[in-house]
Amino acid sequence: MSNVVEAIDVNKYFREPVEFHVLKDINLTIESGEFVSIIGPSGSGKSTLLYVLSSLDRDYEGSVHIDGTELKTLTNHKLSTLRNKSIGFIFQFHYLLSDFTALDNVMLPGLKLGELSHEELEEKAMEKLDLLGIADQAGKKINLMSGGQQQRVSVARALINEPRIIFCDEPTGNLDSENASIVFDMLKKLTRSFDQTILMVTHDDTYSSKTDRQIRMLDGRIEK
Ligand SMILES: Nc1ncnc2c1ncn2[C@@H]1O[C@H](COP(=O)(O)OP(=O)(O)OP(=O)(O)O)[C@@H](O)[C@H]1O
Repeated sequence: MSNVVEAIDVNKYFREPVEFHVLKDINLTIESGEFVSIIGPSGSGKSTLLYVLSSLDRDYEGSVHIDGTELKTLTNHKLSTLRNKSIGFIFQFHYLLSDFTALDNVMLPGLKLGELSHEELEEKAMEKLDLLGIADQAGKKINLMSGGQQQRVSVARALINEPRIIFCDEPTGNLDSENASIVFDMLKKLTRSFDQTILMVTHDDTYSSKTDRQIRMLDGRIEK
């Protein structure tokens, strides 16, 4: 197995309103194909850690590598290529374009990467929607879909460029229990059947206990 993510001696401070040491001496590695959850009390630094590990926040001390590349060494252009190519994101509030169809939303990160023709991309997007069990909804606008369907579209969107890793912040947080378990089971299936690497912040023990490994945060540190 190879490391997909590695953090070495990461510390982070918020300067406003008063200086606050939010991440303390973080060292971790995530290996290929692992499904890892980040858990811990509210305010312990889970989302901040996810943002740092996923390249969305590069204001930290120490180093973070994705697939062997140190994030702080990248120009903004190279960083955005790395994000489009190697990283998928799934958030509690999905940030889909509500006036566009499911298919358009799934294709969008592929269009940004620009490696495939429109037809190839459409075929691939249909494949991902099919994998998520919503191929029959491809032509429907997001604002006409249920919350569970919308979150499945956002999983398909995260998969379109076949990223090395998917970062999820409370992916089931906004769903009723039935849809939450459908979305979670799909994430798990991705790691099992397709060797997808996933790092997920969650409040919910029902789900964190079913991941391969739990990283427990307490007061900005990883609990040993
Ligand atoms: N932009 C910011 N500026 C200052 N402090 C912040 C900022 N963002 C977060 N914090 C503080 O940093 C700490 C960690 O926040 P973070 O959102 O990472 O916690 P969390 O464990 O994800 O919490 P929750 O489970 O409630 O989402 C909290 O005390 C929060 O108030």
